[in-house]
Amino acid sequence: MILLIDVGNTRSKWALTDNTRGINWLLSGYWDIQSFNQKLWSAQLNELKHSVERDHKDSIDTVLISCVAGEDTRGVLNNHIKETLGVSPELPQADAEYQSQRGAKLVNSYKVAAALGVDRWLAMVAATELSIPPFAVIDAGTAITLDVVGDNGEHLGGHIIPGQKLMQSSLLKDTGRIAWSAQHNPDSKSDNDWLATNTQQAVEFGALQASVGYLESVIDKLHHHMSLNSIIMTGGDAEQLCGLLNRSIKKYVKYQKDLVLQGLFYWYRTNLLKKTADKANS
Ligand SMILES: Nc1ncnc2c1ncn2[C@@H]1O[C@H](COP(=O)(O)OP(=O)(O)O)[C@@H](O)[C@H]1O
Ligand SMILES: CC(C)(COP(=O)(O)O)[C@@H](O)C(=O)NCCC(=O)O
Ligand SMILES: [K+]
Repeated sequence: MILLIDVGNTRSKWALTDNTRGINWLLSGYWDIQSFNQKLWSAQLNELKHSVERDHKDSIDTVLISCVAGEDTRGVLNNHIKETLGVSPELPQADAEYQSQRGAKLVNSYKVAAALGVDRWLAMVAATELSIPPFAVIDAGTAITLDVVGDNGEHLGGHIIPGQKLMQSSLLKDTGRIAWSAQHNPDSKSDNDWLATNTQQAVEFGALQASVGYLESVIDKLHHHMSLNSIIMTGGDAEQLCGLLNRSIKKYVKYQKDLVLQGLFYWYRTNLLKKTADKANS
């Protein structure tokens, strides 16, 4: 059984599959990363281990992790999975190049390939398997990232902007009065859902509007520059943001629930096939 985990800066999304033929999750879910501690992870991993043994008469023998949390978390995670499941996890980084099963190429534009967030890379890997370039990938999580891939699979580049929570927390942290006002006027609700008459919602609605404005303008700009085949959106805030886009922009955007986990699956399958072919040729 293969366990795939996507450790973001807010949550860890996971999925279990028993084969490499195609995307077919047997179980999937998420854990809160803010409460990252050995005990909690032990409990969750043990629960997963037992349900695989009990319900599927199988065991977890392969663990793959996409991790953009800090180096310490990578190390702790590595040791912890080894202890709990008895498996050494694989934690890929962004590669210089990827080739899809159809032979389509994806080429990293960063001089130092591994400096590109592995979640961004894996989301593009999945998009390379699922669609034909040129395409764009938007991941609305802790940060909102945009990545654009040209005709020949070349990564043309992208953006990183703060996501909903980060926009709001930076205002609370770096101003003198916002936190105070938010605390001292807590129960008043605004009459509508986009213009606020209290601090808390002024910050919340502002962050949403900023993200929607960014997405509409960047998608519009992309369409002026190139004729994209698809724009794929993923991440914890993607559905909400998609729903707020104006209709002429929304029609271009496809939502995919767990693009990074899908990318991790394709990355693993491609590397497994390569290893098997190399072995056969040696
Ligand atoms: N059950 C949930 N727990 C936490 N965040 C959630 C949940 N459902 C939706 N979200 C939204 O998803 C965002 C995190 O998205 P996600 O893609 O998981 O981020 P990351 O990959 O950076 O950890 C949060 O900022 C929050 O607004
Ligand atoms: C941009 C990110 C913080 C996004 O992380 P997330 O929102 O998924 O938690 C992550 O992809 C990252 O740390 N990237 C490294 C820098 C880069 O991609 O240029
Ligand atoms: K993201």
